[in-house]
Amino acid sequence: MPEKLGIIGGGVMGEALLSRLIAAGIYEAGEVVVSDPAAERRQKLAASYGVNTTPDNQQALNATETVLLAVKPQIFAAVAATVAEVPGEKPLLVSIMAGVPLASLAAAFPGWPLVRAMPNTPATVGAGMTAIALGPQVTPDQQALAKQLFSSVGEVVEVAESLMDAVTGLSGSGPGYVAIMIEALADGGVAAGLPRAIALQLAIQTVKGTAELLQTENLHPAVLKDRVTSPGGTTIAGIACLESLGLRTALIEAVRTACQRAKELGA
Ligand SMILES: NC(=O)C1=CN([C@@H]2O[C@H](COP(=O)(O)OP(=O)(O)OC[C@H]3O[C@@H](n4cnc5c(N)ncnc54)[C@H](O)[C@@H]3O)[C@@H](O)[C@H]2O)C=CC1
Ligand SMILES: O=C(O)[C@@H]1CCC=N1
Repeated sequence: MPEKLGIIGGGVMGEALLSRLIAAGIYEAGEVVVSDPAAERRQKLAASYGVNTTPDNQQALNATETVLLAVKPQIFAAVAATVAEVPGEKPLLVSIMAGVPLASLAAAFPGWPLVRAMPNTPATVGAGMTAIALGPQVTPDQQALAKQLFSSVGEVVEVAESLMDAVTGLSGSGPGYVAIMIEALADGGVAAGLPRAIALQLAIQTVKGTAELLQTENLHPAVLKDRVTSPGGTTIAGIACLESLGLRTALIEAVRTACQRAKELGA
């Protein structure tokens, strides 16, 4: 019997989504097939989640409900060239590839209902942020299904496709920026005399707690910044240092440059 969900590419993101979809009970293990040429990935996913695995992408494409395309954008054309048309009703094809536009997906999978999505790695722990853009063939039921898939790994927003590269530069790549910020904060703590393990704990919880406070109280970041800064105190001294070294500009330029890179990957 054909599986309901096919995943093409069982790497970091394929596994992150797979693990949460199984844990949330959205799919039974036996309803999922993952295709990946790497034998060790297939063995790992079969052993960890009990899903079916195959080196043959066509088998994943034959899934009846949804196909998740989770390969690198650089090999999309090669993957598309090796698969054949699926007879009968087409499943929903959801691509998480950075940069690859709906038009390119439609050229490779003509007539298929298509969703372009950009999740991020915190999906692994159910704290992801995903933006989705819908292709023209997507039915309301498939729109709801796409939202349900990504709701199982965190928050979901729907955006116009023209915004997907910007999403990629911000929330898609953002965990990399935040990880560096946390590492640097911990380095600062070590420079100031803290043991490494304590410095890292302080840095992680400070970033997590600040994000939670902003979200829970729906605070503008500037309001929270003003709350922390005592006149003539420590925080304003630290902020003055960040401003003089250009942290804001560096982050703005990081998002813009990553957005531009997404456009290049999809060209
Ligand atoms: N890592 C991240 O933070 C995010 C990645 N993405 C997107 O997700 C996609 C996958 O990224 P990762 O999971 O990080 O990469 P990855 O390298 O961890 O996973 C890719 C998987 O594809 C497999 N693969 C290679 N050739 C294949 C083929 N011909 N057919 C089927 N599978 C094949 C590889 O063996 C590997 O397991 C990329 O398009 C990326 O842009 C999207 C959001 C976040
Ligand atoms: O670095 C990348 O290209 C992928 C897309 C977003 C996060 N990682």
